[in-house]
Amino acid sequence: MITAENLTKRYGGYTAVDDVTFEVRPGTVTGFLGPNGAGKSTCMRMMCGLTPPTAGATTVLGKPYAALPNPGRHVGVLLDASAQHTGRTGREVLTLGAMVMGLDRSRVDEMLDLVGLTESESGRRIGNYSLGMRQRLGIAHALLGDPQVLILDEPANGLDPAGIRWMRGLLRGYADEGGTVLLSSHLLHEIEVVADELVVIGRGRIVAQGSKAELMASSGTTVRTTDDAAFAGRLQEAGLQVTAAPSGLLVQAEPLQIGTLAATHGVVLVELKEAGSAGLEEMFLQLTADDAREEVAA
Ligand SMILES: Nc1ncnc2c1ncn2[C@@H]1O[C@H](COP(=O)(O)OP(=O)(O)OP(=O)(O)O)[C@@H](O)[C@H]1O
Repeated sequence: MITAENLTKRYGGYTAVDDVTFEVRPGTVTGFLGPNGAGKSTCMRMMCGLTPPTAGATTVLGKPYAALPNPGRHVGVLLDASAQHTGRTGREVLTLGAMVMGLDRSRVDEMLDLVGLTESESGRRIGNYSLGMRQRLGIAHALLGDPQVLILDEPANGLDPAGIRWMRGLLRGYADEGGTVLLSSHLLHEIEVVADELVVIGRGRIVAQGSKAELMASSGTTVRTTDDAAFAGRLQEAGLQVTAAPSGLLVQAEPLQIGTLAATHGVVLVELKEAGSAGLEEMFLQLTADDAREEVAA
């Protein structure tokens, strides 16, 4: 279990994390989603005792991270895959980790195998690794101590599609065996397949949280008609919130209500379905619109 309670971080007059409260439960993968600069890494750094909170508290397995004895045996952390000594080989990094945590050296080979780094790759200096190889090494390091909790900041960054699929399988299996996973990303599609729960952050504040199923169910309905512009007017007259979707309209209402309105006005429906992940994406963009760099620049 990971908890954050009223977690706040200010840098001078700037509030990077603002009164954030959420829990990450065992047996689940929680996706921590937000645009660039939203405050995800700062939250995770506070969870791992690397950045002191200005206010609020955070615990891992019931204690502040710093109070955990031999924390690597309990919490696997990957915050920045490139923050490794570039002159060391992958194998050396894992061997050092195993020594510090008091683990059997055989664990190093097991982890290299698990993340798919070959004998020759593990003997190369990290300075010559691709970003994807660094991420794999970072995941191996996080899993080295067989922890119950994983805190991973954008681990899919730099992985190819096969690597992303592999990582999803790994995290799903880990959570299914009772592990607790907090996984950040700025891309919904990267985590929505594997996440059970979602916490959406924008400008340091939580803007939505809940199970993926709940959030998807509340993300509206996609409708396409032979005349979307005219039907959008009818929907708005009925007091419904309507936005343009890539294909048709996204409406904040149940399909039954929209279908009934279409029938009343003699509108021909071409498509009517729960918006699901497309709606979730739209919701994510709207909820975090104030925070997107493009908006700031505009
Ligand atoms: N040490 C620091 N001093 C001042 N400001 C900081 C510091 N660390 C982070 N910030 C600011 O806090 C905000 C949140 O940063 P953070 O790295 O947590 O965002 P993020 O959600 O992880 O973004 P990304 O997806 O781009 O990694 C940013 O505006 C950042 O510039």
